[in-house]
Amino acid sequence: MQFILEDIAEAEVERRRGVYTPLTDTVRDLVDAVIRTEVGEDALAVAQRRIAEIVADLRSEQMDGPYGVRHTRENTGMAWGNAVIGVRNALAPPLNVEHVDDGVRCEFTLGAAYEGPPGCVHGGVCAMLLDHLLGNAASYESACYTGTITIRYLRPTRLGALTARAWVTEQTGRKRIARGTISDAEGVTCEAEGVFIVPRSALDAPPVRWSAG
Ligand SMILES: CCCCCCCCCCCC(=O)SCCNC(=O)CCNC(=O)[C@H](O)C(C)(C)COP(=O)(O)OP(=O)(O)OC[C@H]1O[C@@H](n2cnc3c(N)ncnc32)[C@H](O)[C@@H]1OP(=O)(O)O
Repeated sequence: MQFILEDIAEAEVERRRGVYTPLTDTVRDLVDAVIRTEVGEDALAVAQRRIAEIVADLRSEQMDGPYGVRHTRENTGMAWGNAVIGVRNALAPPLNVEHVDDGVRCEFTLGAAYEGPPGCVHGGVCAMLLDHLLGNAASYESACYTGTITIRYLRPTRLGALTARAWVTEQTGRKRIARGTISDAEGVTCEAEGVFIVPRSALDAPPVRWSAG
């Protein structure tokens, strides 16, 4: 497991972000459209063929494995395949995480692709988002890995506009305790507490700004 140095200038990071973001947004839109479409079966068959052609075009030049977790010399994070924040990952909501005084926060919208109970966010999705956010809050000096995380679902989280926060409550050596919440307009829907650990191997790694995907 290694982070990868992507030796490019910050302006080039932004240029590439500008190239990939509209593509990923459109694929995200495609996922939502497939879930909610009511067109006839002939139109579905045509759509499937056209999408398969696009997949073949994209596959004509591919990297061997996953994108990896990259960073620039200035330590800007490029976790662009990441399941929660990845700029190139249409499965990511994505979360645009901002640093605040006591930790991290983000506002986001979850649509039909994240449904579990009727009209509500899947519990595993809430857990994934909170895992990432707590880990992000805990990764202020070096990247941390989740050791243990507990989620308490206080009431169903309805699909739609949501806010999440995470902060660190305790640090002992390589171990941090972090807490966090997801809220809708009426207040907190679920909360998490976790133990996050800086692996021995990462102790000398430089701090990386991960918020920007
Ligand atoms: C990505 C880009 C964006 C990055 C932005 C940042 C967000 C990242 C968030 C992503 C979160 C993830 O998905 S991370 C992926 C999911 N997690 C993993 O795959 C982790 C797999 N497990 C491991 O690699 C390892 O077991 C570690 C690193 C967790 C621990 O190994 P270690 O470093 O050898 O730890 P060790 O010396 O034994 O113990 C150190 C201290 O931690 C405690 N400890 C050890 N394991 C655990 C545990 N599972 N739960 C609780 N506590 C534990 C010990 O009791 C000890 O406490 P004491 O005696 O000192 O008190």
